[in-house]
Amino acid sequence: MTPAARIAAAISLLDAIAAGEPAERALTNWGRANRFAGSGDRAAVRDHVYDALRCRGSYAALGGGASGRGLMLGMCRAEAIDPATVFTGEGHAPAPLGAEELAVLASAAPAAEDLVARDWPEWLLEQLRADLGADFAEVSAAMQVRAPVFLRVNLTKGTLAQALAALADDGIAAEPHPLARTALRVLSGARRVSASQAYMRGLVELQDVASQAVLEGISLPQRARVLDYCAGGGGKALALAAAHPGAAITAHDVDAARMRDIAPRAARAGARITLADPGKVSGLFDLVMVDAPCSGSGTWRRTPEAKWRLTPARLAELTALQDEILTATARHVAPGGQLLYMTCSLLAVENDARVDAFLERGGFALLSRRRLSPREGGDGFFAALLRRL
Ligand SMILES: C[S@@+](CC[C@H](N)C(=O)[O-])C[C@H]1O[C@@H](n2cnc3c(N)ncnc32)[C@H](O)[C@@H]1O
Repeated sequence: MTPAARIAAAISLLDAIAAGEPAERALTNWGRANRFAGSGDRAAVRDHVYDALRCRGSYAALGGGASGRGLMLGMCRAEAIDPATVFTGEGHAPAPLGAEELAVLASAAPAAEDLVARDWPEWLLEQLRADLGADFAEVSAAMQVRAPVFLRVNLTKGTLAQALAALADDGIAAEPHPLARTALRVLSGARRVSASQAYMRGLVELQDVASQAVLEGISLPQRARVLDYCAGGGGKALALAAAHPGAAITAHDVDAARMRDIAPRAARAGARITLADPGKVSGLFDLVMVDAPCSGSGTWRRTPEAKWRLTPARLAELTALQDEILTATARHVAPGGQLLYMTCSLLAVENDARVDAFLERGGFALLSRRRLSPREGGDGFFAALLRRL
């Protein structure tokens, strides 16, 4: 496919997504219907679609509207690609530009700070400005670009150097990242990771560097009892198991189906994680981890559709659920034990505000809080470590 044909494909996909089709499903259906497209074409089309979802507001402002054509025109403008070389109508290229589109191109582009702000949901903008303070502009700009892929090296299976060599054997280049001592940032070959030997042997796992940084700061007694109360696919539990091989880790989730990957992942990693049925946790733990359901605003580079789906009502539901989960888990923390509350959100209402409200209810003291944003390289992430009195 020519670069222009890839853009034409992205235009039709973006229109299907705007009409309500989830992005992943639209891409899968497009791949099935266009079997001639090679892996490079698929990757390029996917990147156009995800870039446009991430930068929907700014591309629409630059391209004169949020239709597929408007967004791709906006992308051309943002990336200084001459639209006349793309919108030619030749072969499989998009149709030539109409008079209205040419007028949009001739008009002055909005100021850079205005463009960056348009890529947040409008109703959240003031909240984000207040929460991010002096970091607002830098974080907003970082959230417009594709997120890097990070791996966590499982130090029970090998060193960083061994992981780098094994990845290189499979054509994957990576480098250590200063935020966490287990972290590798993938430089090329990211799409090959899940089929690589290093991954299949459990030497590396996919995990954002911010989560790794938070978890490596946890200290535990020998043979500590640990509960991962919102375990999902087990990313946090597995990281903890690798750092504390003597710990007895129980994973729990309100939705047991979300934990189905834990057993195969733990088998690959050589870790032992016990699964608890939903609502069937008993006993006391030295550490309870609450990786709470949240807006995911810190990960919107990866999941840009979620950013446009979030509503004030859903955010209010989430904060109520976060309070509920904190209350439910507090009784599982042994006296003197730790409670680690985490979200992948940039919003203070899901982070500091929840922790402050919980502390006010008594029985716990704050040990530390950490706020990470893409400025440090990884996803937006929040963690507060509390101690039961
Ligand atoms: C942020 S995700 C967890 C991600 C996971 N810890 C990881 O590292 O891969 C939040 C999880 O909380 C679970 N959850 C939602 N409500 C819950 C509740 N009331 N009790 C326990 N888990 C809940 C969701 O099913 C979801 O899997």
